[in-house]
Amino acid sequence: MTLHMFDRLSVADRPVAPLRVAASVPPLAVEVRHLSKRYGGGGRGGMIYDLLAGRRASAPEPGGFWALDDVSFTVPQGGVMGIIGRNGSGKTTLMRILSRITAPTKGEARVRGRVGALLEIGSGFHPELTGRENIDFSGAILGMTQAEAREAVDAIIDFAEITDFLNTPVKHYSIGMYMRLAFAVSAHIRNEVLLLDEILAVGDERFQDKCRHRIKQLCGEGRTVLIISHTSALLEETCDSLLVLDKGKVAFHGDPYAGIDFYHRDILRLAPGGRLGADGRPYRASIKVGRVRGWRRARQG
Ligand SMILES: Nc1ncnc2c1ncn2[C@@H]1O[C@H](COP(=O)(O)OP(=O)(O)OP(=O)(O)O)[C@@H](O)[C@H]1O
Repeated sequence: MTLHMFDRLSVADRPVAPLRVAASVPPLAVEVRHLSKRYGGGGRGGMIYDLLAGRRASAPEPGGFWALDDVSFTVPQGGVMGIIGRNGSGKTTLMRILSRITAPTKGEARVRGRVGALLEIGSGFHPELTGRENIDFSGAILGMTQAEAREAVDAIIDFAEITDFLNTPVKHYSIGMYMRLAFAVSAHIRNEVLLLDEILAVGDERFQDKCRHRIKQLCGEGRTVLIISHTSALLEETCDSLLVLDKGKVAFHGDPYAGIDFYHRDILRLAPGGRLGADGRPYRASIKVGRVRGWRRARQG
């Protein structure tokens, strides 16, 4: 009887298929698919109107204006995504849709969990109420238990560093003080997703550092943060992905350092190091003008 090679191997010796360990992929906290937003166009618009009219997002009716045009991206739970783009590129419109203030014209935006949005200075707080009363009010609106609220209030007061003004109505706060309190409230009550629009720009550098640190803590706790900012360094240091919007479209989505580089070079057309060209014009434009002048000289000579 011939003994087959395989029979002689003990179970322990038998070749085994490599063990496949499923990499744990965090679930998506934000999912945006083919999102478009049109303003104007005689008040008409929306998916049904466009379907009936046989129109596409890139062909708005006269007078209509696409603030967002076919935007798609995802953010995993616990991720920090920065959003940058020139003025009017659609950043705030995107945040307003994610926070359900504005409805999209087309596409969909899904956010999983409770959303905290800090989008406009002046929104959220009641101007006549004191800082302390506004903190209590925000906790009550979000349905926190008394114990949760007590713990959050102490952390908020400690973080905002406005103890001397806690009993002053917030309408008398400076913009910086207001935003300190607003950020502190948003960052200490139980939101799963936090949307921040340019708010870190108003704080002093020490407070900005504190905010950055807090954002990292939030992500460590599995909370997701989306930040609009024009400050490249803040986005590079704080975010793990970056979305560059240009004229309502996604121009880049990926690594923050590569994204900032792309934004400076291809959108703002700045020289390396983020400066304008020697003649004060954007980098590429100055190269182009120089080339045209050289070409003219060559033709004349
Ligand atoms: N309610 C509105 N009605 C009509 N147009 C609007 C409305 N809101 C925004 N827009 C227009 O949509 C475009 C995008 O605006 P949005 O505020 O989203 O830009 P942004 O990227 O946040 O700009 P910024 O950096 O200046 O804050 C702009 O041209 C703006 O004028």
